[in-house]
Amino acid sequence: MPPYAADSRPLPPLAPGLPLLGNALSMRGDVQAFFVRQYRALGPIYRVRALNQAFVIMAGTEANRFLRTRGDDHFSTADTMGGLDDQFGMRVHALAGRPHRHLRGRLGLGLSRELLRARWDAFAELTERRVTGWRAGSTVPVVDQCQRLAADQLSVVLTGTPATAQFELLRRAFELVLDVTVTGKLPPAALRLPTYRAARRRILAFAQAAVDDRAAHPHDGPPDLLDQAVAAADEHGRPYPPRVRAGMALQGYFGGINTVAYLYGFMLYAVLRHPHVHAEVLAEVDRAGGPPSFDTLRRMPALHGLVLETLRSYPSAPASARTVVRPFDFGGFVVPRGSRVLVATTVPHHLSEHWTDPEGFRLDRDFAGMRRRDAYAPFSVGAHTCLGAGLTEVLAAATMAILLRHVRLALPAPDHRLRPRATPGPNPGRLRVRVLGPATI
Ligand code: HEM
Repeated sequence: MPPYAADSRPLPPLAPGLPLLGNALSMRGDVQAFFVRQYRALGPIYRVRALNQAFVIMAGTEANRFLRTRGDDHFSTADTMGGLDDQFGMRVHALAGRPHRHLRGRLGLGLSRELLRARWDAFAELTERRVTGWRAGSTVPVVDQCQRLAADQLSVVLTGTPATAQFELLRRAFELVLDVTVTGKLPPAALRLPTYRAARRRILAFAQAAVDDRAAHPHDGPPDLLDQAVAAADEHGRPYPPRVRAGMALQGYFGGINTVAYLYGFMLYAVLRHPHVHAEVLAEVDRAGGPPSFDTLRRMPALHGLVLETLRSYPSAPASARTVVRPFDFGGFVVPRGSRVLVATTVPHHLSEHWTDPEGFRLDRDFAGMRRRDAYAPFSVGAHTCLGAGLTEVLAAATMAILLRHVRLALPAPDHRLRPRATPGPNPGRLRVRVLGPATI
């Protein structure tokens, strides 16, 4: 007999899993493939277990539409994302309603893609220096190198200076906090470890010092993330507390070390795994006839397609985590108040009812149209949609253009198969690429 909700209607079907572990192993590996498989087997709503955690998974275009149009009425992010606020003052993720819209507006001003235009030279110099530092004959650990690159790039673009010295500290603490508070893969006790607590204190002090320093030394350039943090006042005109300003300043590192770095890693894999894609993108970069600029990027559809198709094929943030605050019916089942829900927003990316040849890698798809139909959602949908999406898309195209102009890389074998890991978010795992030498374009 199926289990029942409080009002005696059956709960959504449970995904088959191992005793005790439940679906934990699948959710630590290729979690996107797992969500898609279960969607096929069980339908648009099902339950999963991972160790002592239980989640309702909602998936498909109807689930995305629900999150987009009714998410505010039925879901809260206070529990699922509140840890980011508690630990690092990253409050925007956990708020709702007017306070959320207000802080989102302030933060969004500091994450504009125009900042990349303003700091293009520093960004391009940093990226070029990093990738030309990969020595011919060596192998590059993709995730590690992409994390270092993306964290420094975002630091330069959003604050004006790199944060190389803070990298290890930031990476360790952010990975742990995500695994504890958002994905639930580690127990809350991990946040009491003395090494983590010391790291957290140093990170908050670093961010606070950056905000204070900017307040003391205004600059002439366009206002960046630090300027927004200095000036930010809440919806009543009161300055946000120092922790929230520090949290604003940290957003770029958080995105860089996780999702952006994973996107770069997956892009590298995709371009090297698909020779026709490699050739098309290289030809486009070559035709630009010199180092790319912020403006020439706009005229590079293949490069842009590479970014969007990578986000489709290998989404680095495949679900939005929520708690149900008002019960609702979905797909014929009731979802009770208090349920922890993952809206697996990127499941439609791999469904043949929406995409021709979803397992193929093609640059010329109608991404905008599919976004409108809720079938393309690499940055989620609804009130908490990614604030860094626009910046990410240009940053990723620019990074790939610079990389391909300077260095030739290869997979360990031409038919190398990726083994994605989801710790904390889906990433290319232990992938390494071989450095063949300088590029010839
Ligand atoms: C490949 C890159 C990225 C991906 C795939 C991604 C994905 C996402 C997703 C799925 C969400 C929604 C989470 C939810 O529904 O709870 C989100 C939110 C957010 N992202 Fe990103 N992100 C990326 C890069 C960035 C970057 C570079 C930044 C900042 C520099 C950033 C800042 C934010 C912020 C501030 C939010 C919270 C918005 C809110 O709660 O209103 N993201 N991101």
